[in-house]
Amino acid sequence: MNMRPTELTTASDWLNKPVKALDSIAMYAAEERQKQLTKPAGSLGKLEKVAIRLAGMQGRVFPRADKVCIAVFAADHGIAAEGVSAFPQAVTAEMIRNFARGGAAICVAARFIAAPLAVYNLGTVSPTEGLPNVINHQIAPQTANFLYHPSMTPAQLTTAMDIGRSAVGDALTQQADKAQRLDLFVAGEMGIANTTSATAIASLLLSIAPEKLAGPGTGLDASGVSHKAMIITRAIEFHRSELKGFEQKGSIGDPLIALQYFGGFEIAALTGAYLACAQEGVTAVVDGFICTVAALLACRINPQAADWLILSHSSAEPAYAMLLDGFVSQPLLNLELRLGEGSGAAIAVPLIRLACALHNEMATFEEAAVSAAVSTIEAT
Ligand SMILES: O=C(O)c1ccc[n+]([C@@H]2O[C@H](COP(=O)([O-])O)[C@@H](O)[C@H]2O)c1
Ligand SMILES: Cc1cc2nc[nH]c2cc1C
Repeated sequence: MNMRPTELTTASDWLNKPVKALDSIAMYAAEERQKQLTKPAGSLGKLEKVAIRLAGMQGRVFPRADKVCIAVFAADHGIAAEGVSAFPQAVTAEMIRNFARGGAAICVAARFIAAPLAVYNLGTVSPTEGLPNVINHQIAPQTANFLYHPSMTPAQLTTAMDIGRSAVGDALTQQADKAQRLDLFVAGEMGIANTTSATAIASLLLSIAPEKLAGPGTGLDASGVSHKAMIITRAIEFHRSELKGFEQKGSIGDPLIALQYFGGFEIAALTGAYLACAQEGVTAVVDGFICTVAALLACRINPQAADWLILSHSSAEPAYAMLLDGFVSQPLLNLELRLGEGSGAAIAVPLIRLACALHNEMATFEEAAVSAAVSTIEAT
């Protein structure tokens, strides 16, 4: 028997903790500084906006993006049994071993930006004990197949979200130099079939039919994508009586129910991590499609969480663009990435650092003795 979400939220009281408010004075001062830098106003586009937002998050006019921690959440999915991925389920654990050996894209990106990488295995069919930098939790070998069962029990959902939260705590406490604040938390995921899970959740949150959202993930062909959409449609129909409030646009359904019925352990951990970041006042850099669905869940649980999220890049997964309403800012990059692992978020870090450097180090019109724009030119 499934417990209702109200019992679940009671179990994880921290979900209801308020999100830290942005420092509006620092943000205003950063906005004023941008206007004084030697360039036409707005000409550095999203780089200006990200520096101003970071100023608000960090409570200082001169923000930084030096200290970065990366956490990758990995888990297996029961829905993989329905043939919804181009790759076999064994790849999840195999890639965790690759993360531990330093051979995955996220490992290279982590070294490139000098950020520590922690991998959290929340449950894989093949265990991954004794690997360096891999923290094993093994909630279950995999989620239940959501075509026939809710993916998780309420207790498993609570555990997975708590692990995401504690990963943020780990990142805050593990810093070698405690005096230096954590500037950015990069979260990633690994889980064969997790685009099916994320698409099902997106379908509920956005009230958009699965056939309009399903995409290739790791590389399905057109018939594979149709099969994936059909599986999601059947699963939503199967659980329909438990999915109150998701029937139409502007849905008021409980995001925790969507997560419990269709989520993966790693998606729940990501959702918990984004909420914890917002509560602790840590900027989270959001990766691709799966991470952005988790970020959307976090924002449905607490809309103020959006203040603490930087969307790093537009995933090539076709449904990505449909997730974007409701976020404070739009993705920084479009590199046609669809890898996951937190790779796109880590790739965006040097750009965020550059946005801070431009904001902090450019000369003002006054300092450089450059004439500022005349405020208005009267029409003749
Ligand atoms: O982040 C993305 O935008 C993204 C888009 C497509 C696939 N992925 C990755 O690919 C895996 C899921 O793909 P699939 O086809 O098995 O559902 C999972 O490990 C994700 O990290 C990630
Ligand atoms: C090889 C491989 C690497 C990945 N990294 C994230 N998702 C992935 C999926 C596959 C298949």
